Amino acid sequence: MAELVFFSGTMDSGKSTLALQTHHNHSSRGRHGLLFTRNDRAGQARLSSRLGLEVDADEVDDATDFWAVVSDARSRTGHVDYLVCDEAQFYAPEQVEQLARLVDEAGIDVYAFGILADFRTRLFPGSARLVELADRVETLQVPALCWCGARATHNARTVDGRMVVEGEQVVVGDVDASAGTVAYEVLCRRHHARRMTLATASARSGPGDTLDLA
Ligand SMILES: Nc1ncnc2c1ncn2[C@@H]1O[C@H](COP(=O)(O)OP(=O)(O)O)[C@@H](O)[C@H]1O
Ligand SMILES: Cc1cn([C@H]2C[C@H](O)[C@@H](COP(=O)(O)O)O2)c(=O)[nH]c1=O
Repeated sequence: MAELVFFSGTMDSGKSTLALQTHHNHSSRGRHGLLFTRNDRAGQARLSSRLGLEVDADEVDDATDFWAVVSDARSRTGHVDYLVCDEAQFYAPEQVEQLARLVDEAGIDVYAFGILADFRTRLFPGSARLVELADRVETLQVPALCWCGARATHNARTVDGRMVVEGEQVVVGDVDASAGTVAYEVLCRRHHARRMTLATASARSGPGDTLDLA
């Protein structure tokens, strides 16, 4: 039976790599799939992994209707067996509902990949709908790590290495910080709550890991 699976993890936990591997494994066995992404760092209509692999993909935008896109693809190619949907946190809840309908009414497997929560620990609307509707939610198996060595569970947004807690929910960026730009850093919950990034922890003298209530 077809299923909707949501593969979730922090930034830099291997989601796009797994998306590309999933596509490779299915297509190399003769299954026909479509690749989607939204706001990939590599640019429009690209699906990229930090391991260096990058391929073309259909860019999702506010107007994308998955049912229509798949119907069109079916009329051109005959059949569609599965969809790989990267950066799914950026999809609208209604688009996630279209994906669930494709699973249930068209028998198409949907493999969605994305982060759960934003830099303020709030669920992205698309991810929330995926958690609500998915047959399975899978956590990435190779954990990204906080600077302290603990499993990273949260995504921090940084400017010059300092964590910020104000701003738009969507700002495309990477985990490699460069001066003056918005970047991201994955942290354990403890250090996310204390707003303690690698840069701010390194700047502290002594043990440097006490709760700063100021
Ligand atoms: N030079 C490298 N050598 C080995 N693994 C790497 C290297 N660079 C990145 N990675 C792996 O790639 C992962 C990030 O993969 P990616 O698919 O881009 O993540 P995500 O889509 O979750 O942000 C890292 O967690 C790490 O395991
Ligand atoms: C936490 C957070 C992230 N983003 C953006 C930053 C990246 O462009 C993507 C995540 O990509 P990855 O493949 O998982 O590394 O999401 C954002 O817009 N807002 C946030 O709060």
